[in-house]
Amino acid sequence: MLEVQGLRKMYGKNLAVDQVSFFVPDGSVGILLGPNGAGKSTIIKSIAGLLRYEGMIRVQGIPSRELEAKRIFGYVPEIPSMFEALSVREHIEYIRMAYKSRITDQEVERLMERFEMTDKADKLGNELSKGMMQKVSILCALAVKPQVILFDEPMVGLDPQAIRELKEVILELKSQGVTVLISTHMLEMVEDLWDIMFVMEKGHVKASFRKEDVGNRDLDDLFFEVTGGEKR
Ligand SMILES: Nc1ncnc2c1ncn2[C@@H]1O[C@H](COP(=O)(O)OP(=O)(O)OP(=O)(O)O)[C@@H](O)[C@H]1O
Repeated sequence: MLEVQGLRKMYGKNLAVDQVSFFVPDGSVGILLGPNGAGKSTIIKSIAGLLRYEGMIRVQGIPSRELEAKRIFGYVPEIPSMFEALSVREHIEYIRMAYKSRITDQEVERLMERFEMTDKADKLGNELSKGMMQKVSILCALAVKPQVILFDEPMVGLDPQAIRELKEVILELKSQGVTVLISTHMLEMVEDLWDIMFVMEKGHVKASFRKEDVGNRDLDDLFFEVTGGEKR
């Protein structure tokens, strides 16, 4: 489970996120949805421990700044960053060791295959395309065997095959009871994945929806109703 309470983040004098609170239960996929600049990445980075913030964030009930919490969550950033001199396989091994992960060799091989990285295993970080870096980033977050996983705009830069695999992986994580939080401004990427949606605008959560309450209503319509924009 992931719990965010009264999160507030200023960049200098700019208030980027103001009094944001939400909860994503075990085995659920939460979506932070909102236009550019709404504050989605700021929330994800705060949860991941990359920013100073006011408020309380708990991962499986543990304050997110504690090592015990960091051990059980995975994070896929919006912009992947690689160790230039480590190969794809070494990136994954590094994470396995650092997190003392329970992932097996077989599971690692299977993930590499699914994301078509087996034949790229020996390529170095600085020899990868942007999409390949994104895949390594995803593989590293999965190698943690996290109980909570954060994805910041995960589909951007991925090819259709990788998008399909990633969606399947997310559904598998969910069925294993993992808590997933995805930030995106692209509704169509998450419509078959989500359980709870938090619609953000200008640093606030303007509305939240649970899938079972929304039924067959068009997600675009809901989004534009909340944000006051017009559907094109
Ligand atoms: N490092 C920073 N320094 C100063 N202001 C920042 C910084 N990062 C983000 N901001 C500001 O904080 C606000 C929220 O930005 P954030 O990146 O969280 O939005 P977002 O919803 O993730 O947007 P996008 O969809 O474009 O990634 C914006 O007004 C942005 O200009």
